[in-house]
Amino acid sequence: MTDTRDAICLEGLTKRYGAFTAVDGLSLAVPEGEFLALLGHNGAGKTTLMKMLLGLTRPSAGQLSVLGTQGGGAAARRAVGFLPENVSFTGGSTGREALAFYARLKGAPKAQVAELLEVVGLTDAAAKPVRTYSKGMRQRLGLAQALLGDPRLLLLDEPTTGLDPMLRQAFFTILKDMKARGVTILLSSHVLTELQLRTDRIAIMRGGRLVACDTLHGLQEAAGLPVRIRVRVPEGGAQRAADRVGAGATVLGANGRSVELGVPVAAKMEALRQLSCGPDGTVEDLDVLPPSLEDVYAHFGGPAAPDEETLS
Ligand SMILES: Nc1ncnc2c1ncn2[C@@H]1O[C@H](COP(=O)(O)OP(=O)(O)OP(=O)(O)O)[C@@H](O)[C@H]1O
Repeated sequence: MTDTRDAICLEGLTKRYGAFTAVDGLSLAVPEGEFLALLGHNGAGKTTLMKMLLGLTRPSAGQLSVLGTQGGGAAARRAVGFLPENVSFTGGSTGREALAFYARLKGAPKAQVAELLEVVGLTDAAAKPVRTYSKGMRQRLGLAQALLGDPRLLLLDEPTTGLDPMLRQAFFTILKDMKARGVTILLSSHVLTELQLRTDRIAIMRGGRLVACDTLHGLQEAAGLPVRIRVRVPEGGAQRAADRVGAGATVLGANGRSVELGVPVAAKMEALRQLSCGPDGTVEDLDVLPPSLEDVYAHFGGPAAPDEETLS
């Protein structure tokens, strides 16, 4: 089942806790070098999936291969960097000592400690006790820990929760650099706005199942959500503009000088042609508003129904 170019390959992967199914028949291939976002409501099964990829919990059924190793063996695990949802470091140690500890555990070169402290912007704070670090500093130290040993696969469980916008940006800049080096990234998040322009594909879990996995454009098409086109028209011209677009367009709202049309994604270009080729003055200005990741997520990934939560 494994394609050597897939960093992760899952077939029917399932995890049950007693009668409760946390991950339910999940099949997915993640090519090497891909940046995949993993979305899902609280309890959707994202962390459980990561734990199975790390070999921290055994699947109840199905198959998984990580970096070409069936079952995610020890060799594969050494090539995986993991940033857990709640990072904790032992109390008294400094940032440098904590990272050096993990470097020894992972068998990573000692020189990487200073290098990675620099990458995550903690060089100046390296001698301070971790217990004095802010949440953002701890997250950055956690990322440095995940990057030790030059991993080929990064698993990041809600890594940006609680980070301010500047830190988030810095975080994604580091990830962009990792991706440029061919590292595969699987990142779970609830912060949808930060993902839509940064990831290659988006996987959505709901009640333990994978309900969608595609590019944002593919998800937009699959969801069949309309593109909104906001058109500014001369006084009283709203209906004329709507009529130009014709069949398939829905008038979502209108007043004397503007009209908002809902148009299927596939009909967008034709609608824009129709709107822009009218006589002068029919359309003064327009904005195209594609369905956002929030819209797409609301379509696919709403909370699981109670009966889905209890299926075994
Ligand atoms: N050890 C366990 N024993 C029993 N149930 C568990 C165990 N670990 C997880 N679960 C359940 O499995 C489901 C999936 O949990 P998981 O932590 O994978 O969700 P998640 O998608 O990561 O959620 P969140 O976004 O809140 O972090 C939840 O209903 C959780 O209560």
